[in-house]
Amino acid sequence: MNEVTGEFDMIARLFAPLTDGRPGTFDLRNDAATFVASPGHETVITLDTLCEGIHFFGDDDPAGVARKLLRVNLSDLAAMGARPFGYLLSLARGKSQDDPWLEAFAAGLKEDQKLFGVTLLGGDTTRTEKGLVLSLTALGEVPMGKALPRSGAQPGDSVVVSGTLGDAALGLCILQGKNFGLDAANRAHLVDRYHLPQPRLQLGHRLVGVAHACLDVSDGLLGDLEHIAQASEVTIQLDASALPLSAAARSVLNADAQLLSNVVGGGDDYELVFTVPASARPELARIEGESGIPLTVIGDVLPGPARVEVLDSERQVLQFERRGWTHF
Ligand SMILES: Nc1ncnc2c1ncn2[C@@H]1O[C@H](COP(=O)(O)OP(=O)(O)OP(=O)(O)O)[C@@H](O)[C@H]1O
Ligand SMILES: Cc1ncc(C[n+]2csc(CCOP(=O)(O)O)c2C)c(N)n1
Ligand SMILES: [Mg+2]
Ligand SMILES: [Mg+2]
Ligand SMILES: [Mg+2]
Repeated sequence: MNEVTGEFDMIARLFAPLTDGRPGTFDLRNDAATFVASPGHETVITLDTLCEGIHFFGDDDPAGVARKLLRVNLSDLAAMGARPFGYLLSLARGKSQDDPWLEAFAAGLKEDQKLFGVTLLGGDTTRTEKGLVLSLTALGEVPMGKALPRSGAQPGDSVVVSGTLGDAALGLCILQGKNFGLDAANRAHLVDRYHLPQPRLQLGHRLVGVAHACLDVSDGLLGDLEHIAQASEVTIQLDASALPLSAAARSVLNADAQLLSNVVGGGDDYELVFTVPASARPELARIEGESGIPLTVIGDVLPGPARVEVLDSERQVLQFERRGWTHF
């Protein structure tokens, strides 16, 4: 590809092809885009921002940064039970992103939009005096009135989580210089989980009408579950020994049990955590079979003050230095 020669050339050559010719995007030549919602559905909309040095490293693979940006937003749509169809991109170019960087970034978006069935609808381009700042607004649809809330958890529900927890946070530790005595394959597994979240879209969609409450774990399991506990006005009790771990994470924790705080509070998991009534357990087994993603019961919803506690095998409440990520 010839060199990008400025902002509008970049939009025309790198981003306009990502609209896939979708009607209403006007090849990114208008001031805004239009779309028409499907009958019987409502539009679900979410935005997350990634900042260089805060959410990713400046020397990370640009295609990987693009894919993570899209995926963390798709994960929020998954948490609502929505099916994605498009997204808007805001790119504030930093000091160190050159034109090949931008081309690789666009290639990353292209790869993942095909994978997830979404197209670019529009966006905005600017620059910063320091690091790169990327925002993405993802749009999806859910049957009218059926979006999964944080507020529906009921006493008697089980708390369930998809996949495994703590991998990405341990992967970040590895990128920051820790070795954990792991072999290269296990280190690569954890680092990959940090770089490339797997938004649980099919699972989220299947949970519509099944889960009482749902969210995706971005900041850390305990901090995020506190949102469900508060919105639903319930106590959530987790069983530490039930938390699902990858083989790599289990090996790290076997060597240093203190690192459990990365599992319950490290964040970047992008797994779904949700509550279901006992009557939904057979349906849950079917969903697990269909999706191929492990679903693990990790605790219970109880009547009581809005709080989340983790119990050890003697039913003692464990204290953790990290419960979740906050920016300030
Ligand atoms: N600056 C803001 N302006 C308006 N609404 C906001 C702002 N920041 C967050 N929100 C809203 O607050 C709610 C919680 O946002 P939050 O970003 O914590 O959730 P999340 O995106 O699921 O988590 P994470 O950002 O860690 O992935 C969402 O409904 C979000 O739209
Ligand atoms: C370089 C680097 N340092 C630290 C972290 C950890 N981290 C940053 S923000 C966040 C929560 C989700 O973000 P938000 O709440 O803004 O959506 C987490 C777990 C990282 N990902 N990369
Ligand atoms: Mg957010
Ligand atoms: Mg979320
Ligand atoms: Mg957050």
